[in-house]
Amino acid sequence: MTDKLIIFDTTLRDGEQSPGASMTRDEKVRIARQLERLKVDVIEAGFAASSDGDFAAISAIAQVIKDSTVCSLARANEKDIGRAAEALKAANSKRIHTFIATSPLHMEKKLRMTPDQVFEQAKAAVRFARNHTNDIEFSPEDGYRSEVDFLCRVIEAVIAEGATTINVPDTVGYAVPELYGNFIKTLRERIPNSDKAVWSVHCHNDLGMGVANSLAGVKIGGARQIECTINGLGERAGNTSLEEVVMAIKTRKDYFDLAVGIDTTQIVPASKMVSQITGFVVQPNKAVVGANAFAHASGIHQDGVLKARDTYEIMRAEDVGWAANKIVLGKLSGRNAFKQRLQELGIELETETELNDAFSRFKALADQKAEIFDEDITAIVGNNAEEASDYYRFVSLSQRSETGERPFSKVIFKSGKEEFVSEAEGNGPVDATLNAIESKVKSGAEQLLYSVNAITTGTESQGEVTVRLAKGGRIVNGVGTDPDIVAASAKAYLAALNKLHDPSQHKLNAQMTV
Ligand SMILES: CC(=O)SCCNC(=O)CCNC(=O)[C@H](O)C(C)(C)COP(=O)(O)OP(=O)(O)OC[C@H]1O[C@@H](n2cnc3c(N)ncnc32)[C@H](O)[C@@H]1OP(=O)(O)O
Ligand SMILES: CC(C)C(=O)C(=O)O
Repeated sequence: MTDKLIIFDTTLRDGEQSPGASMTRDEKVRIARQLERLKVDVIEAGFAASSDGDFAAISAIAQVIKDSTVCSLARANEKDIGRAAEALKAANSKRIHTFIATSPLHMEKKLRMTPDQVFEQAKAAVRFARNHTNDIEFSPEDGYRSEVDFLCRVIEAVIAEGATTINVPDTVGYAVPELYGNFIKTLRERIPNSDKAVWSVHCHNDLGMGVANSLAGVKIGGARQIECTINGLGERAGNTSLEEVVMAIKTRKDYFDLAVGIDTTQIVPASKMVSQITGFVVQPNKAVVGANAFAHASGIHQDGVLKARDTYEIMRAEDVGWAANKIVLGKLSGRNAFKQRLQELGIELETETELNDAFSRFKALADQKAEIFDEDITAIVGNNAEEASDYYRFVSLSQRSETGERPFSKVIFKSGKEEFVSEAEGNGPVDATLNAIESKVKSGAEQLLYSVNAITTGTESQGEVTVRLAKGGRIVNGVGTDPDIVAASAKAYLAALNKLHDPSQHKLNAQMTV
């Protein structure tokens, strides 16, 4: 019988560890809902003990997700595990994922613990987690660089304590496929109670081999869970891409002979949502979800595809969610066509008011550009999802730039009922605009990144701007979209300021005069 491969998505935990990818609670809930539509088996929603914000996000996800198991990461101590259990209380199906490093380097230099202390703490953590759930995952962090004898001893003991999933991380992306696959195989063969747990792989991408290592862990090692993220997001160079492993398993079923429960038509919508929320643009040549993944530019390829698609395509674009537009949305479209497209894109608006607001924004955009693409709709919904609670809101801008003259910008934005008008010059129109906002807000934040991405093709496309700011040890992304990239920049800057905004500063800011 064909085995099932469990897909464990960690976009909301390891993915969020990408510098600059931090997400708000509501953004995490939106992504979790999309992961559920994608039918991932497990959603690692965060690390409950890491902050009150992450705790709140996990709790909110645990309340709304019904089909996938919801999981929280926890260090191997009672405080973290207790916090994870509390955040997961409302979940239909919950998992606690506890971890402790087992490599000589991490134990000695980072944890400053002896192997015996780590052994005892790992056992105690799993035993304690058992008070809260029977679904317990244990990860020996930096497992791949651990000594095999010690690792076998730890894993055997945690399985005896009740761990039901054993995840063997290649924490620093040091493995190569054949060696990693054989490593998992050796552990499974040597540990007497290994068949009492599901074996899992978690491979980082430092040498670009996350996907290859994960697949080797499955094929050679016999692992039956892959930990992965949408668009390969993750700490440093990222993690294993969900879209790549899933489509590899499906497309090469002849080789892997495994079943996955993923609804692959939700892959591209998930990729777009994660990219839009985090501001991490997907490279055009990225497998499966890149804009060029199914595009053919050269004559011989085009000729082949026109005669028979499988000459140059090993997957069907529709199967991974690239929509073939049947109804063209524009300024003459009505509410029903708009609603239908939202459904096709897997976007759920909870109230009639939200739908009406989104429809008004759609109509306003349609007045500015002839055709509205799916990416525009995702942006319309995403860009404004949290608008009502935003501290700063963009109103309008005017700017002047002429060759040989220093550009000037005048920006109007609101905070509560108060309206602010601010003017400044800059090196370019965008610089002038951000200077104008900053001269009023005086955030003092450091700008780490500014990027512009055309959401669709052509100069009439909407520009999507990402601004990354750092202040007081926090890094946040703001994303803004508009057919005018200067306006998109102002929106993105204000969105980032909203994320940085400290409620205790409300009074101070409200005292600003125009
Ligand atoms: C490989 C991975 O991806 S692991 C997950 C990484 N994710 C995160 O770190 C999430 C964000 N982190 C945080 O918010 C914070 O680091 C917290 C809340 C987890 C901890 O914050 P602090 O208590 O201030 O500790 P800090 O981060 O400075 O140091 C980590 C401490 O945890 C200890 N520790 C690290 N891993 C573990 C573990 N698995 N089990 C138990 N203790 C651990 C370290 O030895 C260190 O202890 P020390 O303070 O006695 O030296
Ligand atoms: C906590 C574990 C699973 C991890 O993220 C890693 O080791 O990379």
